[in-house]
Amino acid sequence: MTAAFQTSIPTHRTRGGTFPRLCWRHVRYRTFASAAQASPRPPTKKPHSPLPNNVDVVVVGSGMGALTAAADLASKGASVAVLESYLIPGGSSGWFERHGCRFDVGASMIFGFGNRGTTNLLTRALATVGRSVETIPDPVQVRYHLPAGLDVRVHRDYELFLAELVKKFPHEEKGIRKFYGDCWSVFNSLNAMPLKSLEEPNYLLKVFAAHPIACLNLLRFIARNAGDIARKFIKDETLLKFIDMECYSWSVVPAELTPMINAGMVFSDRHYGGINYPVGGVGRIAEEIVQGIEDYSGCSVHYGARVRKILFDEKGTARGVQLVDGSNVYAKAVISNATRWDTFGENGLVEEDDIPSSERRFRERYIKSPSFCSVHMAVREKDLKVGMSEGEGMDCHHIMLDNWQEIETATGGKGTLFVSIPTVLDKSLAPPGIHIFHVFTPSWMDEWRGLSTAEYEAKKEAIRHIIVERLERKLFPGLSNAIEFSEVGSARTHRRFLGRVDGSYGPVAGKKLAGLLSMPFNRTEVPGLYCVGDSTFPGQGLNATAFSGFACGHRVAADLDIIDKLPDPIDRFLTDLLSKRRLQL
Ligand SMILES: NC(=O)c1ccc[n+]([C@@H]2O[C@H](COP(=O)([O-])OP(=O)(O)OC[C@H]3O[C@@H](n4cnc5c(N)ncnc54)[C@H](O)[C@@H]3O)[C@@H](O)[C@H]2O)c1
Ligand SMILES: CC(C)=CCC/C(C)=C/C=C/C(C)=C/C=C/C(C)=C/C=C/C=C(C)/C=C/C=C(C)/C=C/C=C(\C)CCC=C(C)C
Repeated sequence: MTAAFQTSIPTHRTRGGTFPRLCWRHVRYRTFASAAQASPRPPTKKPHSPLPNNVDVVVVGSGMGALTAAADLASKGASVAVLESYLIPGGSSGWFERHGCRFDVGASMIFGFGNRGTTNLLTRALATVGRSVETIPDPVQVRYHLPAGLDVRVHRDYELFLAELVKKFPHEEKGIRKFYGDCWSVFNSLNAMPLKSLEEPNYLLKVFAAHPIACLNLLRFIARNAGDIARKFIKDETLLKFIDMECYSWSVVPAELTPMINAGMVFSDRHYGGINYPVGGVGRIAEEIVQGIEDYSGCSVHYGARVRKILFDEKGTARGVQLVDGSNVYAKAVISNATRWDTFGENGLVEEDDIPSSERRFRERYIKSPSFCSVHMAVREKDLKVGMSEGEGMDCHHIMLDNWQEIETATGGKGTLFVSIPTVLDKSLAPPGIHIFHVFTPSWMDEWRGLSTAEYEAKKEAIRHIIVERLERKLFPGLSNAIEFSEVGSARTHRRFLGRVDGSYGPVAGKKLAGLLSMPFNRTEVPGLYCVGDSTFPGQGLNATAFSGFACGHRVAADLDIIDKLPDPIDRFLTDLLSKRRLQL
């Protein structure tokens, strides 16, 4: 690419596609780096390794759940092929680059990346294949800017956070300490034990024998939701709304629908392992895991490899997959990282007639969460009228809400705004003097259906305008004149580039459920077919999907006799009993 090209008007035909599609009207044409950096490239050492015909395990997709399962199985000696339809790994933890700025596709708030305990599952996923990524500790997980001037920083230091919250609600000090104390109780129990498959009786017996108190404590919380615990200790309605927002900010449902086990993980890990940003961007995690997987012989990761359907043998056992180009990869087990709806359902990987009844039950309980409308911006620091460095009190993550009523219902950029500015921590992501802003707000696919191209672009522009105006008024004076370029992604963008039904962030409880009890594990009712990722226990989040990956790898390895398990009839009897019990719950 020549320098002359860089200064000309870019076209939509960037190499390898774009994520999200540029909203060209907002691009001011100043490029910082070579155009060759502009599109994702497959990062693997073996970009052209041929598609294998036969492996032990084939994995559909390369989100964090899939990569962790593949890494776990590769490290245990299985041959694994990971098939990703996009050009790079990571799914919603992927990245894209524009004019020298490296943007994270999803949020930049990374849990599970500490260096102690057992709950640091991202660190562990990397270590499983002999890899690591340097991280930068974030001193503040998030700063809330809420109605009536409620402004709270969640400091990495737990006591500092409590002090700040208690200062706002002195009459609730006891309740605050009790609620977050119960979260610690969950976390400490999890953090004491190795985290593997809850569908593998041998592991369950061993973990119970080694950690009986911790297991009983987890059983005490596993069927409960955070809202019930909060209401037990706290009466102040504004504080309860704050706790709703604490949950909503990662689970996209209020506290009464948020499983307590997950709340325990999130509200404690942020102070224990802390929130840590990977140097070079969130995409580095997936890139490193891929390199680690490919170091094992017989293991490979393939891009542009979209799976059309799952192949079955005459007994109805999943035995491989067929890609859209008609090629087949046969395997002893198939793992799907596509969402539940994309795995089983209309146009899913399993045909309608083969969908098991448990999947229909799942849909009665869980619904698709909204997607997000995302604005990615490169912002000139010199034109902002606010200090942007950590030393000047700027935080990497902000959540903004103007009116409590708009927590769930608002559309068009008027509801909750999530803001990530990873360059506050890692300046290497952008050219000198430029900050990367990723601002997103919940958005439903229905708002984006049936629009002409002009209407679609106009809607994106209108939302961008509202979002920039809100941010400028409350947090970043000077913002509208400081934007070097910006892009807007909608629910349609998320659907297209992440392959997620309606661009959904994942399944959420459609009604009040008993905590995590009815969330499906990795086995499905289809023999040989497993699911991994945020459609499985314990749900959304990179650390949560890394857990599902380890659990899936463990159960598949037991089924393929790669690791020890109880003798076959006993294992099968206990495993079936466990899943039948849970399905009735
Ligand atoms: N904490 C944070 O800030 C943060 C940041 C990013 C992501 N996240 C969360 O991480 C979680 C990761 O989710 P996940 O593991 O379920 O994966 P995912 O949805 O991120 O990735 C799934 C992958 O599967 C691929 N795929 C889907 N169908 C396919 C097909 N038929 N053939 C080939 N490939 C196919 C997609 O292209 C995608 O790369 C999400 O819950 C997300 O919200 C959190
Ligand atoms: C044996 C017997 C008897 C018993 C048994 C019992 C037991 C053992 C149990 C167990 C259990 C378990 C293991 C569990 C586990 C769990 C887990 C791991 C969980 C996890 C979780 C996590 C999570 C949820 C996370 C999440 C996160 C997220 C989602 C995030 C997100 C973020 C965002 C979105 C951001 C935004 C913001 C801004 C930007 C501002």
